[in-house]
Order: sequence, then C-alpha cells, then structure tokens
Amino acid sequence: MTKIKNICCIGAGYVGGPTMAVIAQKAPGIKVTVVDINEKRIAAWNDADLSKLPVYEPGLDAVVGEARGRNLFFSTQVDEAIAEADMIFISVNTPTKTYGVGKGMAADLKWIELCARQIARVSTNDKIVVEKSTLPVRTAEALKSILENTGNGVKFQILSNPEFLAEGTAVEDLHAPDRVLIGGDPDTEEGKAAIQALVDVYAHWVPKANILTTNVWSSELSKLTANAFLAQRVSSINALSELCEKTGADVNEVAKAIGQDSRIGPKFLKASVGFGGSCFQKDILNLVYIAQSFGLKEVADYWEQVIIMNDHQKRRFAENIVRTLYNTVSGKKIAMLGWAFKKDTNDTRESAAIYVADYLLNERAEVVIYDPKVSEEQILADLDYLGTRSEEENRQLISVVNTAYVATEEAHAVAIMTEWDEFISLDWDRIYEAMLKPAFLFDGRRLLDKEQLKSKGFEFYAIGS
Ligand SMILES: NC(=O)c1ccc[n+]([C@@H]2O[C@H](COP(=O)([O-])OP(=O)(O)OC[C@H]3O[C@@H](n4cnc5c(N)ncnc54)[C@H](O)[C@@H]3O)[C@@H](O)[C@H]2O)c1
Ligand SMILES: O=c1ccn([C@@H]2O[C@H](COP(=O)(O)OP(=O)(O)O[C@H]3O[C@H](CO)[C@@H](O)[C@H](O)[C@H]3O)[C@@H](O)[C@H]2O)c(=O)[nH]1
Repeated sequence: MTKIKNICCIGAGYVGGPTMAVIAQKAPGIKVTVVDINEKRIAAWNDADLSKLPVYEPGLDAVVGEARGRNLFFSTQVDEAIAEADMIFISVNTPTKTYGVGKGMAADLKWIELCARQIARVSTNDKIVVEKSTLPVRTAEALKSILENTGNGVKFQILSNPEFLAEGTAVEDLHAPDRVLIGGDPDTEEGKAAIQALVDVYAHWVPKANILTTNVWSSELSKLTANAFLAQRVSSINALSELCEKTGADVNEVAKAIGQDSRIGPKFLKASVGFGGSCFQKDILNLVYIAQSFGLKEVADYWEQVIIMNDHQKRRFAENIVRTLYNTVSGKKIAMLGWAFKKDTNDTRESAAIYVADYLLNERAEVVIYDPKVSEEQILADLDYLGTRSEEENRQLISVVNTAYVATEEAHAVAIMTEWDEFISLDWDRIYEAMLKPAFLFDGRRLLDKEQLKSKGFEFYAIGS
C-alpha cells in the first residue's frame, strides 16, 4: 500500500495554486510543495498580505492562510521538491501552439516535456506522476516514454487527474467537486496501487462515490469532452440569441423554458457576448486537431463550429455598437465595464472584452475601461499581445480608470462586458446624467433590467432580446 506523505506540484498557476492549497488544507498529514520557475508568482504566493496572492478567487485567502507554513509551501526550488516527493502533479500551462505543425490548434506540450525530463533527471526513488494539466488523449504514453528512457532505473506510474474547477468558484468547486476523475493502469498491481494512492488523497474530503477511476485514455479524453460539451451549450444559446433579436423572442425566456426540461437542465444556458477563459477555445481546438489527425473530418468540423459561433458572437456585439452609433465610433468615448472573462476572477485570458475592444479601436474609438480586479498593466498586455497596432498606439487610444463612474462620464456608449455584481447596483441615474445623449447602453451579459434602464432614458440593447 502506497501512502502519500509528500506531494510536489509543478506549476503554481490558476490550477496548481488553488488545488494544492485545498489538498494541504484537507490533508494536514501530507506535505505539499508547489513549485514554479516564475519567481514573481512564487513571491506573491508567499506574500504575508493574503490580498496579494497572484490568483484572485473568493475564499482562497482563507485556505492559503490556514495551510501555508504548516504543510503547504511555495518555492522556486524545483529539483529539491521533485526529489523529496512520492507524488508529483504536473500543472503547467498547455496553450495552443503558435508555431510549426498544428499551429493555432494543437496543444503546445513543450512545458510538459520539460517537466518530464526534469523529473527523470532528478528522481532517485519510485514516484507517481500525475497529469493535472489538460492534455491531448494519449499524452501519458509520451510521458512514460520520456520518463522510462531518460531516467536512471527509477519506476514511474503515470496517472491522469484532470481538473474541472471553474474560475471564480475554484474553492467551492474544489471543496465539493461533482466528481474527481482518476485515470490509471488497472491491469498491473503497481498501476492499481498508484490509483488507490491518489484516491486516498482525495478521500480526505471527497465522498468515495464522487471519485471515479477509469483507464488513462478515457480520463484524458473526458476532460476535453467536458469542456467541449459546456462550450457547445454556450454557443448553442448564443446562436439562438441572434435569432431572438430578429423575432421578438427573448433568449432568457427561451433558456428558462428549455432548461426546465430535466433532460436539458438549466445550467450553462446564459447568453453572452461570447465565452472566454483559457480553456474552452484551447481545448476544443485541440479536440478538433486530434479528430483531424485521425482523419475524422466530420467530427472535427462538428466541434469547430462551436468556436466559429463564438467568434461570430463577439464580432456581432462589436459591430452592433458601431452600427447603432450611426455607423461611426471614430473619436467617440466608449466605456467598457469589465475586462475579466467572467466575474469573480482576475483572469483575462481569451476574454471577449479583448476582442471587442480591439474591434472598436480599429474603428478609432476612444475606449475607457474599468474592471474591479484587472490592472491597467494586464489590459495593455492583452491588447499588445494581439499585435494589431503598436504598443504606443494602444496607450494613446485606451485609458483604464478606477471606477465605473469615471469610465462612463461623457461617454457616448457603455458596454457591459463582465457580469460583476457591483455593476447591478451602480447608480444608473447618475451615469445617465453624466453621459452624452442619446445615452447608449449595450448589455453583453443580460445583467441589467431592460425596462428599468429604458425608463431612465437609456437607449438599451441586450444580447438576445
Ligand atoms: N485555469 C483553469 O481554470 C483550468 C482549469 C482546469 C484545467 N486547467 C489546465 O491546467 C493547466 C494549467 O493551467 P493554469 O491556468 O494553471 O496555467 P497558468 O499559466 O496559470 O500556470 C502554469 C504555471 O506553470 C509554470 N511552469 C511552466 N513550466 C514550468 C516548469 N518547467 N517548471 C516549473 N513551473 C513551470 C508557469 O510559470 C506558470 O506559473 C493547463 O493545462 C490548463 O488547461 C486550467
Ligand atoms: O451559461 C454560460 C456559462 C458560461 N459562459 C461563459 O463561458 C466562459 C467560461 O465559463 P466557466 O466555464 O464558468 O469558467 P472556466 O473557468 O473557463 O471553466 C471551464 O474551463 C475549466 C478549464 O478547463 C474547466 O475546468 C471548467 O470545468 C469549465 O467550466 C466564461 O466567459 C463565461 O462567461 C457563458 O457565456 N454562459
């Protein structure tokens, strides 16, 4: 029986940090060390001021506060932590490739391979290696090959344990997961023991019935499939939102009506300006790429449509702003409320706001942005990353401010990009008074009450109504 005493997690990002903090909190007998090559990030995880953690998630400060220094450690000493551990989680980034074969579609496994080589080089006793990152199906095979061919006779067991937490509710999701999925090799004694060792870690707080074990390939593919299904629901309701706008139907009413069918269910039917986040697009493109590489054209085309629809949704929201503002936004001040890809996170990866802002900037709008958790530095980095215009131009054309009231002052239009709760309780009369007239308001999140806002005088547009 393998009893885990020492865990190392490579990658202290949005997944590695919160997941390991919760394992440490719930299993005080296990020493958990989270390592990263990014010194700034590790310093922030170690900051005495818990409001400065590098990942903003409701409740995370309390979890870190409880376990850090007791059995939870953040460090840049990667080799040492690997050498000490009996179980190593790999939780590094696996973004879409930006070069070479599979560019724009396949997952870039460069960082995963580097981890495998480092584990092989450093290890002197047998270890269980856990894939926590989201990976293409059959990656465990490549990991095994690297570990077994470059190591020094040490035995490795490889498990797949994809993470299903959603940002903004990470702590809640980790405390009470719908399921924990563990893929391993059930055909050998060592394989079975490794699976059991990881089951035992989660069993500290997750009911046994919620811990599923499968073979490695099913586990790897289930992660991509779950994200594809979730994103497909958003694209499906977004597709219908456009039809609602043409026909007088209301997408919220349609969503409610279909969601009460227990076979469909009510969740993930909220029409929006388009899904964002670091996962949906990347994982579906990866699924499309894998299907293509097996020659499954119809399967690939089917899933690609989810992305095509999402791009369309972001673009048509931006086009509608320009069209409504008399076909020109040149020199007009547009206030964007929200930049994060959803509420309760400071993560902006693939946020719809980035693409809408870029479109408006191409039309020479003067864009003013306010988000309660995203810094100016991050917003500028997101726009610079697109490479549409020079860094200097981005700095000339946008400004980032500290309140929604400053953002909307003398604006021609306001666009709600993220569903932050605080936007609901803003003094919309005050905002109306301070805006240029007609005061246009574009609700990309169905956050505000249409009749109320119209009665205040706004020219109000909301997705899907
Ligand atoms: N963000 C989410 O909500 C989420 C949820 C489920 C799964 N995932 C998956 O989890 C993985 C990690 O995602 P993330 O959002 O935490 O990424 P992230 O970019 O926030 O964090 C990854 C970290 O790994 C570090 N790293 C990379 N190579 C390293 C190396 N060789 N040694 C040490 N550190 C290294 C990076 O410096 C970075 O801090 C991805 O595969 C992602 O698809 C993400
Ligand atoms: O009805 C909905 C639900 C979501 N969204 C948008 O979809 C995106 C993704 O939202 P969500 O799935 O809640 O957040 P993520 O943190 O991206 O989580 C997804 O991606 C993670 C990374 O793989 C998985 O672990 C999670 O299970 C999966 O939900 C966001 O822009 C949301 O605003 C909608 O527009 N309408």
